Amino acid sequence: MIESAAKAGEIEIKGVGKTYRTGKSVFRALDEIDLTIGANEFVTILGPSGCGKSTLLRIVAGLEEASEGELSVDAESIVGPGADRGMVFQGYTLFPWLTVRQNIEYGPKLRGVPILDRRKISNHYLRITRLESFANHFPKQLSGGMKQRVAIARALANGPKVLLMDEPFGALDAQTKLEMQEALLEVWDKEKTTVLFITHDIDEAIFLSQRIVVMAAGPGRVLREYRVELPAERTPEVREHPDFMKLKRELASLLKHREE
Ligand SMILES: Nc1ncnc2c1ncn2[C@@H]1O[C@H](COP(=O)(O)OP(=O)(O)OP(=O)(O)O)[C@@H](O)[C@H]1O
Repeated sequence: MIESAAKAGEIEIKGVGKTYRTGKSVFRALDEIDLTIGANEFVTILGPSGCGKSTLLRIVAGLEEASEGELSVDAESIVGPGADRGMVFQGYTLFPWLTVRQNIEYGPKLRGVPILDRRKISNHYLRITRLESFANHFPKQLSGGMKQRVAIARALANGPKVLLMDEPFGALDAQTKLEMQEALLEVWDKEKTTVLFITHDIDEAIFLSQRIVVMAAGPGRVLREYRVELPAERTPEVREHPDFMKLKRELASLLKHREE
């Protein structure tokens, strides 16, 4: 892990609401969201399309402002984007004109990190995302899964306390998605960042998380929270575990009833 000494990453969301006003129309996207995500915790927000998952994540990222409420990371108010929070989106957001290594070093370079230290950082993240042999490739030469590995490495290269992930594997085929989920848990285990992950895939939420927050729409709000009581080491067999199946049924039923 790099820059580990300063890491913690507790996110506090208190009474957060969001109202969009366009012309004469007013839309309440989020209402009274209260959530605390512990340092190094892996929390997934699960919910139907339009319940405000992305809006909430963008507010935590500092890319959008809440209409009311308070947000902080380690008791420091969120007032805009910051290096303490790294983001990974569904769409591939790599710079196509830069190599994998240059993409990873981009943030540190902007922050004025000297070349030798930048090299150390990129070597570390190339290694933990298993991309060492692709360091000099350009994004267009990579598969979708590899591009998302680079996106994760690039976000981590800034030493964030918190990783905010908005359906990062949503565009990948089923097999690659499973591989990426395992890869992400491996990285999370090594890096000890807090992860706030968005998905509408129930299996993905259970496999990855320690806690699942289910949101409902109209207006977007927290419906229920579940602690995932599965072995800490999430091998593929975990998907066959009776507790996995039980939670999957419960979540499917909750989400289905909300849609009826
Ligand atoms: N800039 C905006 N102006 C007006 N309404 C918006 C804006 N951004 C989002 N919304 C509305 O807020 C609601 C929540 O959107 P959001 O993208 O957060 O949902 P989501 O749960 O992430 O959905 P999905 O799973 O489909 O990505 C939606 O009804 C959306 O139309």
